[in-house]
Amino acid sequence: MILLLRNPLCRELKSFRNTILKSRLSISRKPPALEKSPISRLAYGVTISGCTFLGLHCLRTRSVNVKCQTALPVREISHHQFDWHRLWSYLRPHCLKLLGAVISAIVVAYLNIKIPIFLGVFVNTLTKYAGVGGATSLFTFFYIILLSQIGEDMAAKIKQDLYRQILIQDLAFFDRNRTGELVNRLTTDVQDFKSSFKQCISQGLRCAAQLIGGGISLVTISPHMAGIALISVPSVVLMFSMLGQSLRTISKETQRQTEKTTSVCEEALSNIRTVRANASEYHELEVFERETNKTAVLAQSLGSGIAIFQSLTNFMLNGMVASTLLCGGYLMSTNQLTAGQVMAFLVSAQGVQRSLTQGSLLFGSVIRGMTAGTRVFEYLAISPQIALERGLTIPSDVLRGHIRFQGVNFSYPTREEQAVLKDFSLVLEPGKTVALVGASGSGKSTVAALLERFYEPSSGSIQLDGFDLAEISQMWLRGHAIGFIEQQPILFATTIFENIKYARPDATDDEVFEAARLAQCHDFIRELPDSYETNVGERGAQLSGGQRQRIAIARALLKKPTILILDEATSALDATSEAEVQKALDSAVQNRTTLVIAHRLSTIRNADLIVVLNQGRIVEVGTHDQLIAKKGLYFALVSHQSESKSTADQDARQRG
Ligand SMILES: Nc1ncnc2c1ncn2[C@@H]1O[C@H](COP(=O)(O)OP(=O)(O)OP(=O)(O)O)[C@@H](O)[C@H]1O
Repeated sequence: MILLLRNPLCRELKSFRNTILKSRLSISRKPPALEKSPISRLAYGVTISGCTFLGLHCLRTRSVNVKCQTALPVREISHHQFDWHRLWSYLRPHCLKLLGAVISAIVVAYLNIKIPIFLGVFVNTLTKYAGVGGATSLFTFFYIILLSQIGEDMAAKIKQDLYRQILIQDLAFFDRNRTGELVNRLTTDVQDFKSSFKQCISQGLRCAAQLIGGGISLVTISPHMAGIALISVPSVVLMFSMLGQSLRTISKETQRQTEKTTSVCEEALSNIRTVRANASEYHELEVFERETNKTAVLAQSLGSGIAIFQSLTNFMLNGMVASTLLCGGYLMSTNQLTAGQVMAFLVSAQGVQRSLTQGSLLFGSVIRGMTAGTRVFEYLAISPQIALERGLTIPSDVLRGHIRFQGVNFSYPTREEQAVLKDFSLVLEPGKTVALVGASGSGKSTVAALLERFYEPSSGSIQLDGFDLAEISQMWLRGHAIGFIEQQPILFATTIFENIKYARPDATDDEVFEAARLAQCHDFIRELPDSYETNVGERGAQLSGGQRQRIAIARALLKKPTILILDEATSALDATSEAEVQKALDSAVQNRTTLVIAHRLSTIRNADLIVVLNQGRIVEVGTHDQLIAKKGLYFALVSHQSESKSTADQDARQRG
């Protein structure tokens, strides 16, 4: 027990018990010094609870460190009571700090209670944020992918429709438009239109939405200031439409010039042999440079127009902000608006300004896209005069190949003032060969073009087996009834086999070989390293003229046509090639109605009928012998050719 009492821990326990008892007594008494100030009263209350806490804390500390000595000042105190007054005298200078500490502790305790609730709210907010962020990403993904799909599908469809529409046009359309121009519309214009469309939807929609939302905010915050800010809108719209009109004109001009530039290089590159043969490389380069420079100048003026437009828009928008500030200042000074409202208005106005600036940037692209779209749609709207597929087809067992030209007059659509054929009437009997002769430009090829239905007669009619040619399907006519062999046949950059099969994709391999045999080209093809699989190069450049011609004959014969048109088929060939091709033609014309357009009169001596044309009119008709005996124009032409030939032979002999 003595030991126990000597133990400091027991002494402390005793002291603490006394303290508690004393505090009870003290609490029951009202300390006089605390009656006046509420802060002091609060501090006193807090002190009591604080001391209780501190006492407990002290006890705990002492229980850990039994050697710890109490630091109470030396004062006469009862052994049973804690001296609260003394404590208070120590604490009083710090009562505000103590109050702050206790309040902070209470706040911390409160917050500790609230933390789980806040955490819940925070997690909810975070989830919402993540949801909104995720939705934004998802919808961004969707709109980009959908727009890209729509844009690409639309561009592909427009290209296909445009290509189809171009392909089915009358030949007059191709007389009017250059290939480069057509290619340009199919590529550059469709591309420009697609890009502009995508930009308009993605950025334009966003701009418009922001603009509308911003406008509503402005009106909501201050209708006065919104009214002032929106005064500039009509002037911006007016400027938009005026500048837009002139920019569209420049844009159209630029695209037309781009088209011309493409045509220049397309023409030179596709006729590179002619360019080389004339040593015209630098001339072509010069022409191309001139055209590209013109394009650059136009494109620059378009760029300048867009720049003027954008700077004017910016100027107006800044003016709008300045006027808003002025007006806002006035409204604030007259207490009609608070500073917060002016600030909110300015921030909203900035959003509107940003949207308008983006819109003005978009404007250039919209102009380009609209011009490109107009040009594309312009071609899509053109319908050919002669529908390609519509019309009659004559069953093969009825088809004989009887052709009648009846009082045909014709002018080319691009040169309507020039009458090319005048009152042209002619009958081609089935299986017979009719030759057209005459001076250059007399209209021989035009007769063939009308029979092919490349053009329609201006007046008069052409009949096939009693059916008006105008009623017969063009596709059927050229695909089945007529075989056409041109002076300079064009082959495609593929194999010989594919080139022959081009006329009839459904033909069997044997039919292709048979046509090649008939055209006298089977043997030379077999001698080539890759035989029928030999690639002929662009436009058949890797073959000789005679070989190209015979492949073209095989191609025409594969259709097993009832009618054959030979337009100067041997005129571009040398004597050896001519003999080979002539052999091919002689077998080809068997049992076919044949129209031969001949320059070399020697090749048509055996024709059933020779028709002499002069300036679009038939002047003589008969067999070779009849016409020679007549001593008319045909006789003159033959004599002239014989003279030229004998002079050429003499020259050759002299040179030899
Ligand atoms: N596509 C066209 N557009 C406008 N005029 C054309 C066209 N093709 C030919 N011509 C004109 O029509 C006239 C007759 O031309 P065509 O080709 O029928 O004569 P041709 O007798 O075959 O001449 P050549 O023997 O020189 O080939 C010529 O004056 C020519 O300039």
